[in-house]
Amino acid sequence: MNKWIVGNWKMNGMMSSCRDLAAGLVTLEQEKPVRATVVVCPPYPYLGVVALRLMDSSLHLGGQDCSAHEAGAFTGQVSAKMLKDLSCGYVIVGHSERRAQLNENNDLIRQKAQQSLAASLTPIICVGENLEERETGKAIDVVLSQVQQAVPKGKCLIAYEPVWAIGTGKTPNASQIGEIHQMIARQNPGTPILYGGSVKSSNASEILAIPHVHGLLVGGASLDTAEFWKIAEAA
Ligand SMILES: O=C(CO)COP(=O)(O)O
Repeated sequence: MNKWIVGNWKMNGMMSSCRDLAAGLVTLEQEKPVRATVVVCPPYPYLGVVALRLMDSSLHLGGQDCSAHEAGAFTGQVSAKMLKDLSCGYVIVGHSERRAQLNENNDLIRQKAQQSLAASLTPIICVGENLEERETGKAIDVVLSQVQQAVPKGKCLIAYEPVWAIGTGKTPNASQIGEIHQMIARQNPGTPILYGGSVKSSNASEILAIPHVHGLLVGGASLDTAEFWKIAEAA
């Protein structure tokens, strides 16, 4: 199966640094082409400027979130159709930061994923247990119920991101990642499953070699052009 390498820039950078990051990736892509599908997800205000840089490349653009509604009186929200209009092909939904900070639940996340599919975007639906759930042996059950409730029918990507591995430098071991990915693969046959949480160029190959890992969702390391490209080369 093709591999996906997705960079989630989160709320980082300003217009000039986002433009430079995108331009740097386009240069690297020309110098060192990769087999993987590479997607970058900049902050909303910089989607346009990044889209312009990516125009003549094979790099893809994604949003970091979208509204659960199609259009209307939803001040501050951005619709999946708008993202498509800005040339996005992908959108992250249900990131654990939004689940925790904004109380997003599986129903809302499924609605966002459905809006994305209706707008011809591929949703990247995030799931993952927190530290307490991992330590009390509930990881499998928590992730299973997130997948059952948040993933609609249709062409989606699922990203397994254990909350305790995000931005911490800690990663689960290969058997912990493999166990969760295998369970998701059984539940959603044919759906590509990405891993996210403290991915760097030094651990990318090892994680990509785990069965049922079809790509990586990268946070911090995606803000460094050379480092992110090394991760793409590992796929
Ligand atoms: O949240 C993440 C990607 O969505 C992972 O972030 P880090 O790679 O910084 O741990």
